[in-house]
Order: sequence, then structure tokens, then C-alpha cells
Amino acid sequence: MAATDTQGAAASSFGRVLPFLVILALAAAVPLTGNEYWGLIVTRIAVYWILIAGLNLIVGYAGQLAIGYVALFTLGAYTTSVLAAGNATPPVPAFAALAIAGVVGAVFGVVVGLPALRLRTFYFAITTLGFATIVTQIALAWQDVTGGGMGVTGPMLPAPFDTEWGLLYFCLGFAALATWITANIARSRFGRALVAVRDADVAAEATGISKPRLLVMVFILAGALAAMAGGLFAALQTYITPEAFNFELSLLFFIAVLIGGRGSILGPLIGTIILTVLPEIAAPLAAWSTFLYAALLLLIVLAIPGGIASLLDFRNRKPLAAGRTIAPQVDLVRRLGDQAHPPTTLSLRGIVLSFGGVRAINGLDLDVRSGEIHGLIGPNGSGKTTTLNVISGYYRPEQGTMALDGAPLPAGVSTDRASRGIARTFQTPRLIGEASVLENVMIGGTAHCHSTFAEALFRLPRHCAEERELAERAQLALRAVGLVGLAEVRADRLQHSELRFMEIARALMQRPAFLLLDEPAAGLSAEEIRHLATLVRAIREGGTGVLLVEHHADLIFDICEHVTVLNLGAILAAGTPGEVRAHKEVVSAYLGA
Ligand SMILES: Nc1ncnc2c1ncn2[C@@H]1O[C@H](COP(=O)(O)OP(=O)(O)OP(=O)(O)O)[C@@H](O)[C@H]1O
Repeated sequence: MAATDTQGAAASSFGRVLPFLVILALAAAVPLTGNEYWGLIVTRIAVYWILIAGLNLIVGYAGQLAIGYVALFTLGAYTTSVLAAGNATPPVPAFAALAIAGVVGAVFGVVVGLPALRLRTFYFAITTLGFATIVTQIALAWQDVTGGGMGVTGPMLPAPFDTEWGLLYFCLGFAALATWITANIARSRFGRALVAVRDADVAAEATGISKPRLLVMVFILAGALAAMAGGLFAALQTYITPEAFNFELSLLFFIAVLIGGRGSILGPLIGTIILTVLPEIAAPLAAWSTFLYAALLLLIVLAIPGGIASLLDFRNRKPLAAGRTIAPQVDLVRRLGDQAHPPTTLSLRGIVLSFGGVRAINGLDLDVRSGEIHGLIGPNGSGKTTTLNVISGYYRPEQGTMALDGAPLPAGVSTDRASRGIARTFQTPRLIGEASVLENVMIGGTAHCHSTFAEALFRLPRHCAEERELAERAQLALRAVGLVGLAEVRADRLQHSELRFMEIARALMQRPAFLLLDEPAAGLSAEEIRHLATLVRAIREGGTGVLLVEHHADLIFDICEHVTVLNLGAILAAGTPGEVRAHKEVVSAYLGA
């Protein structure tokens, strides 16, 4: 069985790499034709792709609208050329100039990206555009160094890369490296985190993903690649002027990712090839290239919204089996909680939180203990979800304190909850629709990984071992909740009930000391609710404390040790299920006669 799995994994990874190898082999064979014109075009594709490979992580994976990336390309082109020409300093060897451009690009990649850490994507789009204008204006105005409108000579790479074919092979090699490292990131927990930040930011925070730190790392990488691509572009052009770096080029970079499709490497690579070659084979239309890009973009958006990548996604075209059932294997839950938590208590004291004039929580005291299922019930709007949001750091209460095993739990810090052993699910499942179910679940293990971005970039052993362990644990979690048959399916193809169990699997990846479940039974069939009850009990048996918000009173009274009833943000009653069920006010305000 294990041997078959290994063979299957090897075959699937070869299948993934094959299209890239074919493209590389075709490009490398161009010199054999002796056609210098096509040699130039292939070199240009390779240069553009070095930039687009990095930009793809920002646009295609993180969903940030970086429209003006030509800025970093221009910066790299001028830095390399000016240093190599010795206009401002003694002449610097071409490779050293290229490396310096990479460092400059990395720094400015972060500077340009800073607004994306705080502002909405639209503002980021505008800043990148603004920066592109600034760089071009500086290139025009700083005549002594850049040659102004007259331009500057591009760098000449040393032998054997000083010929057309030599430069082509160098650019191809660099492009292959850019493909490899960006694919490594895309397939790592960093790539999954980028997509999570894009599609389910609140869930991403709850699993410990810090958006600013993640984006800074990607901006450094993409900025360095863009600037070095600019340096190679200058070498290819042999002479550069500010006019070469126009908005049209920026559009090409951006649209190549869009028509390629989000969350794919091969799609944007094919997009880059199409957009670079298209104006060449339709030579009379070259002056219309912006129009061509726009028309192609419209066509793709209207006809295949998922871009080229969706055409290549054969796996998700297969219909899923109808009438699927969820059959958890709850005995596996214990294996997931392999890090036993010492018994502890999660305490809330005097919590107050208002939204405008509405007091959503009004002086709430609550204790949830390990190995106990604590039900939190109450009429609509009584403050149950808000309580979960306060515990998970999503809301900062106006008054009150929280503590975990007696130590203060800082309010309003959602990204630290995963490392403190607090996991949660959501009233409406927060999924990363375009990622597989397995990847969605793997996200839950983020806080337990230690390998760095650099280790992921080059697939170093510690990173690979962590990835293997994450995938194995996620498979185990999926078996535990009864979804293992759907591991490779895109999450947005799942039924609502399956998504609820998927969220529990993701939360279990965090080895939680406390698990906050927000209406997990909503939308489930009677049989699924029975499975849910068995699963939650198994989680409790493993020592986890569960805070269960639910409207299904039967489920609450069946599985909880302790029940708290909220009304208008305050406790109406608390006690054992028997005590609460017999409470007169609870019966009249919530349970009904
Ligand atoms: N982000 C918000 N902005 C404004 N008001 C809010 C916000 N979140 C919650 N509220 C209000 O706070 C009160 C408590 O809401 P909450 O969602 O916690 O109730 P709930 O008990 O979970 O209800 P339900 O059972 O319907 O999910 C409600 O009056 C709600 O309208």
C-alpha cells in the first residue's frame, strides 16, 4: 500500500513538472533553428517570466492588485545599467550589478508593498502605479546618471553569456530557477497561507497566519526577481530609455497572471508566452497590443473565469459521487491530539462589548475546562458568536479580562490564539474554495511549523519533513472526521455539511487545548448530527475543552457537561443540562414550553 502511494505521488509530481520541462526543452531548442528573431522573443519571454513568476505570488496567490510592477522592472534595469556603465560609481561587473539590483528590488518591493499591509487592495494598486510613474520620472530627470531621455547602455554579461544565444541560455536558466523557487513557495505552507489570506482572512488569522509578515517575505522575493528581470531586460535591449518601460508593459505583466488563472504557476507561464508572442505573430497588430491584451482579458473573464489554469484542472472536472455520507472514524481523534495538554481552564470575567448602541455582551463570566463540553445557548442576537469572537481575539472587549490557566489572555490578538492552543470553527464555514480539502485542513497546522521562508524557497530538508508531516496529519484528520475520500477535491465543491466537518478537521490540526464550535450542527441531517455528537465527544475524551454554541437543544443537552444560557449578552442561567432544562426563565425565553 505504502509503495503504491509512493509510486502514485512520484507519478503525480512528474505529471506536474512535465509541462514545464516540455516548455523549457522547446525554448532551449530554439538556437538549433538558428532563427535569431525567435531567439530574441524566447529570451524576452524568459525575462518577463522571471518578473511574472514573482508577481504571480502577489496577484495570483495573495490576491493583491499590483498593477504597476513595471516600476521594479525599471528600477532593476537602471540600477544594473548605471552600475555596469560606471555612471555614478566605478564600473561594477555585470553579475554584481545584477545582484545589487536584486537587493534594491527587494527593498523597494517592500516599500511599494507597505500599503497592502494596511490598506485595501485598491489603494495598493494605485500606489504601485504611482511608484511606476515616479521611477520613470526620476530616470528622465536624473540625466547625469541615467542619461535622461537619451538613455543608457545596458550591461554586457561576461562570456559565455555575451552572445545572443548565451544570453538566451542564461535567461532560460534564471527563469527555470524562478519557476522552481516560486513553485516551492506556492506548494508550501507559505503558498497555502497566501491563498488563505486572500480567500478566508479571518480563518487564516485563527490558524496563526500573520498577513503582514507573510506579505513582506513575498514582496522581498517578488521585488528581487522583478529588478533582476529588469537588469536582464537591459542586457537584452543593449540600450534602455524610459520609454521602454511603459504602462503597456505593466499591463502585460498583470494580465498574464489574470488570464493564467489564480493559484497556478503553469497558467500564468502560458499567459506570459501568449501575451509576448501574440503581438509578434499578428505583427500588423503590434501597435494595438494594449487593445489585444484587453480583448483577450475580456474573453477569458467572460468565457473561462478561472483562466487557463481552470482548463488544465482535469481532476476537478470529474463529477463527485452523489449521495455521499460522512462517516467519522472517531478512534483516530486521539492520535491527532498527540501533544497532551495539562488540565487547564479558559476564564472570562466581566466581559463587556457594545456595537454602537447595542450591548452585545454585558458583564459575562464564563469558565470552560479541559475535557469538558460547555454548551453556550440563547436566543438569536444574545451574544454567543460575539463571545467566541472575543475569546478568539477577533474583537477587543471594552471591559473585562480573559485568562488561560490563570495567565492573562491578551484581548484583540487573533493570530496568537493558535499557538496558545485555542482553535475555532465559524457560523458560516470559512473555506479556501480554490484549494483542495487537504490543503484547507493543512492550513490548520501552520502554528506548529518552524521552517523558514528561505527553507521553503529551496525545499531544504527540515521544510520537506514538516510538509510531509503536515500532509500525513491532515489525512489523519480527514479520516477522523470522515472526509478522506474528498481530500483532493476543491473545497468549493463540497456540500455544506461536509464543509462543517472539514472545518473541524482544520481545527484539530491545531492540537487544540480549547475548541470553539459555532453552530456546527446547523444545516446537518439527523444522522450527521449523531456523527457530530460522537466526534465532539471523542475530542473531549482527548482532553480538549469544547465551547459549543448551538441552537439544537437536544444536541446540547445530550453531550454537554455544563450549559450557559445567554440573553441580551448576560447570563440567564448556568448549570448542568438537567438544571438548565428545568430553569423556568430559560424555558420561557428560549426553550419554549
Ligand atoms: N459586527 C457587528 N456590528 C454590529 N452589531 C453586531 C456585530 N456583531 C454582532 N452584533 C450585534 O450584537 C448582538 C449579538 O450578536 P451575536 O451574533 O453575538 O448573537 P448570537 O447569539 O450569536 O446570535 P445568532 O444565534 O443569531 O447567531 C446582536 O444584536 C448583533 O446584531
